[in-house]
Order: sequence, then structure tokens, then C-alpha cells
Amino acid sequence: MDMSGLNLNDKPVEAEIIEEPLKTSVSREKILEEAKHILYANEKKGISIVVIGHVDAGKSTLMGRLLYELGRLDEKTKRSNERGSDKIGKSSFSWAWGLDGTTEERERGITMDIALQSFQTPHRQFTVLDAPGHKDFIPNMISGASQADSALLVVDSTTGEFESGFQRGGQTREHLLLVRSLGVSQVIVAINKLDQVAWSRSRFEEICTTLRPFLIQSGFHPSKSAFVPVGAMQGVNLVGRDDALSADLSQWYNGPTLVDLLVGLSDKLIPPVRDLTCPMRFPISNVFKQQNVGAAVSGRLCGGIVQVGEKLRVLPGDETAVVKSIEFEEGFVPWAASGSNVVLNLTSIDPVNLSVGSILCPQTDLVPLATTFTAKIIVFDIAVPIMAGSSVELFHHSRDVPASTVKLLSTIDRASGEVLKTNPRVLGKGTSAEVQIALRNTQVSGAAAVARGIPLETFRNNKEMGRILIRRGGETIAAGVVLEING
Ligand SMILES: Nc1nc2c(ncn2[C@@H]2O[C@H](COP(=O)(O)OP(=O)(O)OP(=O)(O)O)[C@@H](O)[C@H]2O)c(=O)[nH]1
Repeated sequence: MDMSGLNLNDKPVEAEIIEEPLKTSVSREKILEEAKHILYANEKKGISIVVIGHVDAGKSTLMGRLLYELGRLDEKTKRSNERGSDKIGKSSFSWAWGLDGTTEERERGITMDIALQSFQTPHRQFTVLDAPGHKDFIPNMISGASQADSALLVVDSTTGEFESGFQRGGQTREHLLLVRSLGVSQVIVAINKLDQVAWSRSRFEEICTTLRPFLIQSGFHPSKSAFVPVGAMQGVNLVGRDDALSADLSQWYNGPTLVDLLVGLSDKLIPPVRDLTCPMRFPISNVFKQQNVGAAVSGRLCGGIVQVGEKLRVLPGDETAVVKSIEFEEGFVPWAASGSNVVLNLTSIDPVNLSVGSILCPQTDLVPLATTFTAKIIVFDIAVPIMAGSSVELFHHSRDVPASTVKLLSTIDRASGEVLKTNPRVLGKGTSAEVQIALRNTQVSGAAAVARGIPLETFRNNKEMGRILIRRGGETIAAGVVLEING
């Protein structure tokens, strides 16, 4: 599915309401039964992977080349990308062009938004989200990570480059912490550009040794992380290792290829358990216009089941929309279940009423709107501590809103969960704490300014809907889970 030209900004798209009364055709019970069979029995298991890493580590190149090796990028497109990238003096980015679709992305040679691709192997269906590495685009990266089950971290093994990505402020660190905080617990580390260091085994091992403790510290269990040496540009050790270019690597490496790891031959990636019975939640990560349909939204279902003909509420707000069709993995399906990345084509709604970050849910089971809530947070490696009343940016799925940490309630022992101190004055790096967060005034109503609530749920009710990230001045300072909605 080519999503490169999509309108990923929060801008409204041209208004066009297509009214079409639709009815759901299949009973919920029947869908549930079918979904359980597909997800838990013998059929293909779907996994979505977010590709992360420091700027220029080779993420887009790796994915472009991988799609080519798997027959997902044809020769014609490949040659056209080679010619196009050569013309603007960026020939080394020709593989990345398979994913970096917009003119600006191609000219700047960086990924700015999330590119979505899919491929399959006999037992797995993969959805790949290529996230931007540049630090200015971390919000887009958060949106990508909140739609993923697993992460593929790409690191540049070139002398000095791995180090600069891993030092404080580097995206290798920040991305790993972010995806873990957003619930991703499985990671494959592709150590790339080994051609630049003469396929040095000691360099590969040095990078593994440096990263291992950091992965554990960030909460990735060693049994759920794996390392693989690759050369993305030449396609070495992505799908196979039987060509001349792989000879140097083959002298010391006989482990799995990247695809071996991805398909779970080494059982590193485990498809997550999906909650099908909870109410349907669909955070919108993209809004765009489809020909002959009207409005369309893309994102990942985080809870329940959605089906064609269903009437959904758009929160915040009073609008409703009807699901005209559901696109999933390049085809149309009558229903989709929790965990799937889909496009919902909607009727009976003006597209201006759909925005990135809003949540679609059943009319009978609305998501609460919150302006104040209590959260348990973990403070990242920050230089300036968090204080009561600190102004922050709150991230929830693809939405970010101004907020403040109004009350610091207590600090908590991370291991035992016991309260260490109540009403602490400040929260420094590494602290675990309970805080009260309030949205800052965003709307003027009459004389008074009031904050408009955002749809939020407790972590207890829905794990994916109950995770938040807190940023300040372009830096992620904490991650957390929602404990209670206070108002
Ligand atoms: N020598 C060598 N260069 C590579 C390899 N993989 C990628 N590159 C080069 O590294 C540069 C960056 O590659 P990209 O794929 O755009 O990197 P990226 O991580 O997607 O970058 P952002 O999306 O902007 O963060 C390009 O010039 C690539 O040609 C490799 O295996 N070997």
C-alpha cells in the first residue's frame, strides 16, 4: 500500500460528505469466532514492526533493499529510483526511495513521516513502519511506534557513527526508550554498513557488547532481543548469504539472516495477544481523501473489532461516521480485529471533522474525555528535573497537547512498587513517580479559558490506550501509564 502521498498533517482535507446508509451484515459473535480462529489457530500471524534508529543509520535503505529481495519492489521501480536519485545527486539514497516517497524527503535524503509497507512469508504477515531518525521528527516516530508490536533497530557500524547515535541525545538511545515505553518488548538489532569496516567481527561484537546492557536496562528481555550483522546497501545477510559480496561475512558468521529472525525461525518475535472482546478503539494516525469514497483514516486498532457498515463516534466531538469499507494488507476485508493496521473508508462525515489523534469508537461504548488524570511515570535521563507546575507536551498516540505536571504525588521504588516519598519537591532522572497531569488551557469559552478533554483510558482498561509520553523542549523526558481519570 503506497501511503507516501498521504496528508499526514493535521490539516483538514477538502470537504465532501458522501451520505450512504450502510448496515452491518455479520453478527458480532460470528466475527469474534472467526477472528479468534484466524488469530490464534493455524492461519498467518500478523506482526507490525517499526524500524527505528539514528538519522542516516540506513533504515530506509535496508527496508527498500529488503522489499526488493523479497520481490516486493520491481526492477522497473528500482531503475526509476536509481535514475531519479542520481539526477539530484543522491544516488546513494536510491534504495531509500522505495520508501521515502515525497519530493522533500527525497531531496533532503531523510525520512520525515511514517512509510507503511507489507510483505509476507509462509507463516507471517508483516507490516513495516519506517520511522524517521531525525530528532525533529520524533513525534512522527512516536506515532509509528504506537502502531507496532516489535522494533527493528538499525545501527551504523562505521567508526564514530555508532558512537554518535548512542551517546546522550542520540536517537539510538531515545528511540529504544520510546518504543519500550510504548509497549514494544521485542527488538531485532541490525548492525549495518559493515562493508564500511571491512566486515570486522570485532566491530560487530563491540557494538553488541555496548548495546546489550542498555537494552536490558531499558526493559528488553535478553530472550526477546537479537543481533544480526548486515550490509543493507548490497543486500548482504538480509535474505541470504550465498553471493560473492557476502564472502567476508560468511567467514565468521553462520547465524540467521535478518529475514530468518523476522519470520521467527529463532522464535524471537512472538505475535502479541490481541484483546478482541474489549470495546473497539481506533486512534487516527492519518486522514486523507480517497477517490469516490470521501474520507479515509489509517491507524491501528487497539482493542475490539470493527466491521463494514458500523456507525462510529469520533472523539472528541459529536460527529459520527459510517464504515464503508476496510482496507487491510492491500485488499478489502469485511471486518478487522485489534492489532491490525488498516485504512477505514468512511461515509456520512465531513472530512474536516476528522483529525489526526482523534479516536473512533462505538457509539455505545465511548472513551472518556480527560482534562486531568493521575499517571505513573518513569523519568528519563534529563538534566533539569520535573517540578510541580512544569509545562510539558503530552503525547498520546498521534496527538500532542500542552499540559502541566500539576501535582507530584509520590516517588515509587521501581522494584517493589512501594512509595518512597509523598509530595516530593522535584523528580530527577531515573525516578519512578505518581503525578497528576492537567491539560493546559486550549480553548476560550466566554470569558474563561477551558481545556478541552482528550479521549484517554486507564492502562488497566486498555493497555494501548493508557500509555503516554511526556516531552519538553523537543526532548522526551518521561513515559507513563494512566492510573485514574480525574476530570
Ligand atoms: N556503505 C554503506 N552505506 C549504506 C548502507 N546502508 C545505507 N547506507 C547509506 O547511508 C545513507 C543513509 O541511508 P538511509 O537509508 O537514508 O538512512 P535512514 O536511516 O533511513 O535515514 P533517516 O530516515 O533520515 O533517519 C545513504 O547514503 C545510504 O546509501 C550500507 O550497508 N553500506
